[in-house]
Amino acid sequence: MQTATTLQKQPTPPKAPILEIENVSKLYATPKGPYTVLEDVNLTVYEGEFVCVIGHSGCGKSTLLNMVAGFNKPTDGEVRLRGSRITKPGPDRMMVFQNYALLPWKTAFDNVYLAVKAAHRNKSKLEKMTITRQHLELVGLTEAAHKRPSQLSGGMKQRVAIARALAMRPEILILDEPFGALDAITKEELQEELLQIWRQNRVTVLMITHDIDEALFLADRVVMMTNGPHAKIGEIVEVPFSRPRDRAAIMEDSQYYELRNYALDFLFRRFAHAE
Ligand SMILES: Nc1ncnc2c1ncn2[C@@H]1O[C@H](COP(=O)(O)OP(=O)(O)OP(=O)(O)O)[C@@H](O)[C@H]1O
Repeated sequence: MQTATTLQKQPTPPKAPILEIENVSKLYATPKGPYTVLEDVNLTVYEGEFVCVIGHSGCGKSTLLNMVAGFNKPTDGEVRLRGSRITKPGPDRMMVFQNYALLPWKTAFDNVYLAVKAAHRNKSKLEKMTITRQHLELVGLTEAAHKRPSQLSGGMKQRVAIARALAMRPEILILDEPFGALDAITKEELQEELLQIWRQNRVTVLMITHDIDEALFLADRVVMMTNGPHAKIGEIVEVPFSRPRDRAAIMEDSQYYELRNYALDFLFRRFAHAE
């Protein structure tokens, strides 16, 4: 049984903004005319924060994170990293996808090494190999470094993808439903590892998930989006559990169920999908 102090409200995080999403709208051209996915989205993310974004399928979560990654641009408004407008992808923002996106003909080591080579051009080969090894070790894959993606489990592939992203030393790690394809046990293991990595690397994390429990376990704040078209941020829930987090302790806390029910009510009553 955990004491009340374990679960008390965490101190307010330092408020240095790293990412600003300001009055962002996004229209896609479609054969039926312009389609407004997002309208007037505003969000400030602070250095070192862990922010989860939840919302129904198709509301525009990936569209929003792709604008942070620089893969697409807002139609209106702007996204800024440390005050500079984001116009293209950069090594300061690395993205991890649900489907891993590894090169199938390369080993785990080479998948990470290629990224290290691109990000640390001025380092010697030995240094680059050391960085690669360190990041594989960070995700517990030292023994599997020589294996190709087809020889790895889903969880291991996602570990390689996370190692590869972190090896680029990004300021923001962007995760688009990274654990969506994994079984429940692997998913929980990776959630714990991700929290450890986040703490050790002091990276800011922006993550899409469909899983409210995952969001409440991982995030400092959970951003809940309304349905599209014209989706916006409906509400932001502050997650009060202290860190490091203990899953069992959180699940014994009545606040957890209050927050969970609140999020469920938002998604399945106030902004239920039409179908
Ligand atoms: N390039 C595009 N052109 C036209 N419409 C698009 C384009 N990309 C996305 N859309 C549409 O924009 C809407 C939002 O898509 P997006 O992938 O951002 O949603 P999402 O919330 O991430 O969905 P999911 O949770 O299912 O991944 C969807 O209706 C989608 O069909």
